[in-house]
Amino acid sequence: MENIFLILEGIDGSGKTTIRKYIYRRLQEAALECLTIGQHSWTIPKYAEVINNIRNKNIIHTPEEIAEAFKLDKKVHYERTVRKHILERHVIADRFTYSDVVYNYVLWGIDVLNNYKAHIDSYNPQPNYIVFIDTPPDIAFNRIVKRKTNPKFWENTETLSSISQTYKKTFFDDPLPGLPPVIRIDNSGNEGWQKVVDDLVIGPIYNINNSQVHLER
Ligand SMILES: Nc1ncnc2c1ncn2[C@@H]1O[C@H](COP(=O)(O)OP(=O)(O)O)[C@@H](O)[C@H]1O
Ligand SMILES: Cc1cn([C@H]2C[C@H](O)[C@@H](COP(=O)(O)OP(=O)(O)O)O2)c(=O)[nH]c1=O
Repeated sequence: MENIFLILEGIDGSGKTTIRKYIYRRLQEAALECLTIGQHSWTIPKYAEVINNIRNKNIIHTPEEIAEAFKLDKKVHYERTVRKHILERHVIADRFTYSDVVYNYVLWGIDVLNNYKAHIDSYNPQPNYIVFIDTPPDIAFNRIVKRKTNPKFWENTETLSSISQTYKKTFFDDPLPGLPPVIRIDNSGNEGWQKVVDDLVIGPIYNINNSQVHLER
């Protein structure tokens, strides 16, 4: 059996953490081994410094330096963790290089396709599935402000809208080359998302595992 490396993508506040934890719980209920990755590491001082500066709105780096720091930080982090676990268990993670190319285009004007092509081949392993959580920017923003008092500087409806549009372009309208299948989850409503995740994500993973487990809710 091949384990799945699944990535959750979507704008800030779209529901990645909530849905990732739900997927983890459902896999555990079926006794399927799974690692979830929610936070990126920022353990390499050179990249951590740039990332912290940007998150603190201390923009003292060039767009190229910023893109490089986010990209390499993720690459090192994933190579360490995913490679170690993927032979033993499914890996479900928040964000991959798709976030980087989308955010670096919207925030710093770096061309999506060139940025993606420049490094995508160097990722090992590569995801088997992307789950794109589609939440309207105004709803995501309202959920963010309910959750915390200090939104990040790009967490406003206008910027989240551009990020959302860029995601849709790169996943659906003009898809990046070599993408794995992208499963879209509509997370605009407060109710009913669990059933959608069961149908579109959990069911196929159960099937791949050829298990006799039934989807019980
Ligand atoms: N379908 C939903 N209905 C209502 N609130 C939600 C829904 N999905 C997520 N939330 C809430 O919205 C906030 C942001 O969700 P989160 O999962 O942290 O998003 P992300 O990880 O994408 O930033 C959290 O407070 C979460 O509880
Ligand atoms: C701010 C910023 C984020 N990113 C990437 C890093 C993350 O993968 C993603 C969103 O950043 P962030 O919201 O900080 O991550 P999280 O939602 O996990 O807290 O965009 C860039 O590539 N460049 C940037 O300048």
